[in-house]
Amino acid sequence: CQTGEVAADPQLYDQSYLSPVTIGNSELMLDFDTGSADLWCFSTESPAVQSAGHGLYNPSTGTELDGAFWDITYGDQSAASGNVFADKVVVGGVTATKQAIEAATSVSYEFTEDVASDGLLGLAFSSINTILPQPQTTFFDTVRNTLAKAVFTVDLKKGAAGSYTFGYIDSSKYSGAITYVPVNTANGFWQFTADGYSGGGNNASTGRGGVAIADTGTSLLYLPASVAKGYYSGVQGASFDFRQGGYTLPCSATPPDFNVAIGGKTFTVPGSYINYAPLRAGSSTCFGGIQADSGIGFSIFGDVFLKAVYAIFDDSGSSPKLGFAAQ
Ligand SMILES: CCNC(=O)c1c(-c2ccccc2)csc1NC(=O)CNCCc1c[nH]c2ccccc12
Repeated sequence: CQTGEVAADPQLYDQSYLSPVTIGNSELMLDFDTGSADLWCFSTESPAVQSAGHGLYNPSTGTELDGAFWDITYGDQSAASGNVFADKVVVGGVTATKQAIEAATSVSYEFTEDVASDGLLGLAFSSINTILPQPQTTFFDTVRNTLAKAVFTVDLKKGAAGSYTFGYIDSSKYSGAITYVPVNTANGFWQFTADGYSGGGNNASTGRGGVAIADTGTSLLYLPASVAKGYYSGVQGASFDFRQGGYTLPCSATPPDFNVAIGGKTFTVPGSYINYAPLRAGSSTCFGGIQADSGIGFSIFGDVFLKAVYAIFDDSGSSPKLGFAAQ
């Protein structure tokens, strides 16, 4: 019965969080991503111009999955593709003896320029793994039956190291009760329904909830356009900036707290989390941590929300469920 814990180290402005993973005989820093289901990394097969500065997986320790290839494009149009090997993966002491490793032979510039990250470790459902002709399992699915309990937990923090645990819930990481909600796996995400929102100007149109996913791989909190608009209507100097493609606000502003009702419980995102980051180094205008989910089709509870709670991704019962608790 395996259990394990691994640190989640924040990158600049908490844009992403990286965790150490041993693959074959290399240790790489991967971005654990509950919004996708591919474990991919830069490799000795990646073009040097794309992989400069990154840790590389050397497939010589693995076994090639003949004829298997992968190709992923994320909603922000970043992308990566390559071939597949089976190798040993260890995360915080939890070992998968034969895990599908997606070695990159091509990556887009977003990943090339993010030199701290050596790849992603997907924790969404294996149904959206992109390997063809036969999709493979995520790390969590591969080790699930060997875990003390088929769960993993997410404890991200603002500007500080958090952690992921596998196989157990750490009662020292939260206060009060855990509120569980059912998960709809139809789209391969940890998808749930939020009851409603409040906080900010005109109280962010409370009442109207909606479909949302819990996504550690997305930095911000994407909400229905009416909720985002309502929230910023109460923030002096905030506006929707078409050129930036989102809401901006003065970096000097302290925006109001934002409340989310889930499973009948209210969780609060401190206003300081919503003054996200300067548009560019030295700018006095900041990008908002809440943005509109227009065109996405559902809301995304990314890191801006997840670092305000302790989140339990539970696949131990007859159907998956999500738990949230105050930190
Ligand atoms: C902004 C990243 N998020 C998305 O594109 C996304 C969308 C999505 C769909 C349409 C438009 C905008 C977003 C739906 S679920 C979802 N979530 C994911 O795709 C989770 N994986 C993100 C991995 C990822 C994409 N670009 C990066 C840059 C740095 C580190 C990680 C990443």
